[in-house]
Amino acid sequence: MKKVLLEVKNEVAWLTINRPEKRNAIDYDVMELFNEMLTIAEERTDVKALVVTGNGTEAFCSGGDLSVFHEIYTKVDAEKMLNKMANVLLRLFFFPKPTIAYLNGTAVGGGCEIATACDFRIAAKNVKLGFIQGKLGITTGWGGSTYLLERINRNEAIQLLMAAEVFDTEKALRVGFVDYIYDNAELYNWLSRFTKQDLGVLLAYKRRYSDKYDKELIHNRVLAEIDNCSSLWETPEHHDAVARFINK
Ligand SMILES: CC[C@H](C(=O)O)C(=O)SCCNC(=O)CCNC(=O)[C@H](O)C(C)(C)COP(=O)(O)OP(=O)(O)OC[C@H]1O[C@@H](n2cnc3c(N)ncnc32)[C@H](O)[C@@H]1OP(=O)(O)O
Repeated sequence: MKKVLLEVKNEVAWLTINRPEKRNAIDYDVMELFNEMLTIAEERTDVKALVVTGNGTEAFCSGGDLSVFHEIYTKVDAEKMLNKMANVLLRLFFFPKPTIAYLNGTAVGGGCEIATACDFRIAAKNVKLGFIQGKLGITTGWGGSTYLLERINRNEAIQLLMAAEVFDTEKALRVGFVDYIYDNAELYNWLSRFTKQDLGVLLAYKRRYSDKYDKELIHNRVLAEIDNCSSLWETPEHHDAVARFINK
């Protein structure tokens, strides 16, 4: 079964991370397929918006696949992995069509980073969220803190990052991390208000939306984030925390 699925329904491309047995954790295959699906969604003229979601009802995405990435020890090797997914999320952040993270379930760690790279975050009820990287002795490393500081109030953003806590949809709504709490039908109705316009209209407004950002500046901030994360990656605190999860 493919680890990432892409389906176009009602002029909306649904990119689904398809590893429910691992709470939709991200490994190298997912990174490659995610990028390939972005290309398809970008190039298809019958696609007016992109929804990123997770398969199943348990999780949107549980972040990096610890059973794979726990073998990464050095800063140099960590940078290689982090850059791979950071480049995918930078592309998602500047995607030319409206992007929506549909939080169908738990989103933690890099899962929250993927959601933050999307223009909108819409959650199902009772979803748990958390930038929990700090509990593993690292920071975000795929661009998540760079994007979070652009998406919500900076003081709310830095608290979510430093606390590394799991929080609920009510708090996410309150701090502006989640835009709406919708079920599938409500999401479809909300999306249809936009997809009834011509693609050219949506492309033009998304250019205005993205024009706010200096792409080189954002990229440099992501590179600084990767430098922070990869330096912390080498610490015993990080390796011990990951080992505790692997050996749980
Ligand atoms: C730059 C990004 C950064 C990085 O890549 O390093 C990160 O993303 S750091 C954060 C990495 N993610 C985590 O630390 C989350 C770990 N997972 C959990 O905390 C829980 O699994 C949770 C809350 C997501 C779901 O809990 P639940 O009780 O519903 O499920 P289980 O814990 O029993 O997990 C089921 C099954 O999935 C495997 N699993 C879950 N998450 C991961 C993961 N991130 N990597 C690898 N495998 C994962 C878990 O081991 C279980 O497998 P099983 O074989 O059934 O034991």
